[in-house]
Amino acid sequence: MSKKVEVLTDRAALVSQALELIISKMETAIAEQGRFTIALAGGSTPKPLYEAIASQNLPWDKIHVFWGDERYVPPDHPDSNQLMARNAWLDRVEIPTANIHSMPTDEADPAMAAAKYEKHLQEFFHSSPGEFPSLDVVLLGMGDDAHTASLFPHTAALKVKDKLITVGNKDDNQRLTFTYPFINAARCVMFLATGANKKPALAQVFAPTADDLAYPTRLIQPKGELLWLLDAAAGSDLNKG
Ligand SMILES: O=C1O[C@H](COP(=O)(O)O)[C@@H](O)[C@H](O)[C@H]1O
Repeated sequence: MSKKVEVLTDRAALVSQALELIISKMETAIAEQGRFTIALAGGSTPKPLYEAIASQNLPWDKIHVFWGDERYVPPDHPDSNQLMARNAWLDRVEIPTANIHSMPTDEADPAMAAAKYEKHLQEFFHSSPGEFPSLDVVLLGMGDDAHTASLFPHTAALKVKDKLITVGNKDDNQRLTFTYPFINAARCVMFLATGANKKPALAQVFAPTADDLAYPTRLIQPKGELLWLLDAAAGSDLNKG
């Protein structure tokens, strides 16, 4: 794993740096593989990045979009991660519908939806059960409780090591989430974190030792690149290890 931490002056600088990095990785992936695969984060932080991506002239037919986590709500629900990404990016560009790989939230049981998305991923990547395919970029945020995707502190999802997708739990609300071994199979994991409220969690995530189950972001140790983009409010004074 190679790890890099960049502290940018503000959110605008962070968005601009994330955009540049994503376009560079996209160009490399398309040159090498003819396509680029990215998993999106939910939450509030990535929205301006999605708007910035939408303003670019990119080879949309070669870009495949997945989600690292999803709230178990219909796709038009205000809490839907898919809805946010569609409004900010996907509905604004000519990306083929078949390239948008949203997480299903219409099964009676979220575990069935998780299994369905896992099967979809295996078909897309031509992988077998037990194999962990590599996305080009997994974009992640981090909550101020150090959760990432929908891997929340002290939840059963943190113990799942044999699947790509599982059911996460936030205050008894179920969600779908990438498992941490699937995230760790990515070629590049890019975290975006802004705001002073993330500082205490970041200190634990970057500490040499701490409880991984209390600070789930610590479990993200990809085989490829790990990039942290922080604004000054989140990243100043951080011991970047
Ligand atoms: O709940 C979520 O929040 C985290 C972090 O969100 P942010 O609002 O602090 O940016 C996000 O990574 C995750 O995808 C989302 O479901």
